[in-house]
Amino acid sequence: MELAELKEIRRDLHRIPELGFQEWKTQEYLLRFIHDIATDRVLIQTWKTGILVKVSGLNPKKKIGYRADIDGLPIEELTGSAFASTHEGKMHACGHDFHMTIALGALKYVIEHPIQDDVVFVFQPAEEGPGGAFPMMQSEEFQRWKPDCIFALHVAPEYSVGTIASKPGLLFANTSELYIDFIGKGGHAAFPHLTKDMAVAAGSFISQVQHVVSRSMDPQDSAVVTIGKMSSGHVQNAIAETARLEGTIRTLNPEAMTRIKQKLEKMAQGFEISHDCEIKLDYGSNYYQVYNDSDYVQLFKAVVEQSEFTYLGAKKAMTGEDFGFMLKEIPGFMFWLGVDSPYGLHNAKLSPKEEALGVGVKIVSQMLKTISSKEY
Ligand SMILES: CC(=O)N[C@@H](CCC[C@H](N)C(=O)O)C(=O)O
Repeated sequence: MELAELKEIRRDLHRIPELGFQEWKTQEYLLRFIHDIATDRVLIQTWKTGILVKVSGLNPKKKIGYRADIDGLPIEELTGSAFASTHEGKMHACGHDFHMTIALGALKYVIEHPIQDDVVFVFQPAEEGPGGAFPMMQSEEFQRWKPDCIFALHVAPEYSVGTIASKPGLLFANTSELYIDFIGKGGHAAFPHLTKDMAVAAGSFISQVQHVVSRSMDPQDSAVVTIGKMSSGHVQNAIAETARLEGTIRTLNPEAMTRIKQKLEKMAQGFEISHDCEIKLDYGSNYYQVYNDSDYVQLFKAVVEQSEFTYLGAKKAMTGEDFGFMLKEIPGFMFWLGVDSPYGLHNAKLSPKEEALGVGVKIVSQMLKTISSKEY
């Protein structure tokens, strides 16, 4: 597919970001495109807001999976671009508009240039939350066409266009969302002794949380606890009755995740006593680490090195991806695709370079052909 067409698709999708399991317009757009290019070798199933597309191979011995996530984030876009989000407070700030466009480009390639094996394209909802990969994998629709191997990409703002990076083994962290509700007693700003001020309790909790990683974790065993959102109170001259902290926990192994949660629970018990309040902890959705199969990464590295693009060994990152659940059951890998943006993932000004769309389509198509030519 020409770059101009890829750009047009990406811009259309960029305009209509939707949150997890609400991606109805996105699904409609994808389905329209897929039906337009489908031949009699193409079968389509939907699952909630997601889509599965199977392209039959010429002499199939296996099913190769390729996954793209389709949801946006609750972030108000600040790029000022001509094709900025038309959905207030929502943005494709994690590059899923790129992920979908590249998957469509590779799908078109495979339809026009048939390969030996079947290819299953998985357009998966709700990666940013609450997590679509796990329930999608349990679905009848996914099980019917369950791939024998699977891969996916993620855009990387810090790499230049044409740079592709991955690594065998652990690529992304274990994650858990974190929601902490503080329930105290509100009142007049002038009479703090008659209240239980939850803005103060939550503020102090944020400071204490910083010590959980630095003092409870083995320094060689990294972890992150980030509070990304805090809310409390209604007006400047009233003491807040409640407060809510929203964040995320990241660890490089599942055991460390359990340890951090235990520590947070103990801290919360202490705060309940010292601030005379009630605290409710909720871990929302949890994702399993992304662990790459080394044989597939080796094969992929060779594919990139034979192309005009550059392969880099990636470092593991504290980002999370529910694609980890797919890799837990199905051998495969994930890689970073350089998109060269001065603003990073989840930034309201993220501006990936669209030339990377062509790079993505070429390398994904080439990898599909290469896996198909191999025994495993
Ligand atoms: C690649 C990426 O940015 N993924 C997200 C996944 C979010 C998981 C969940 N909502 C959480 O915050 O724990 C990330 O933030 O890493």
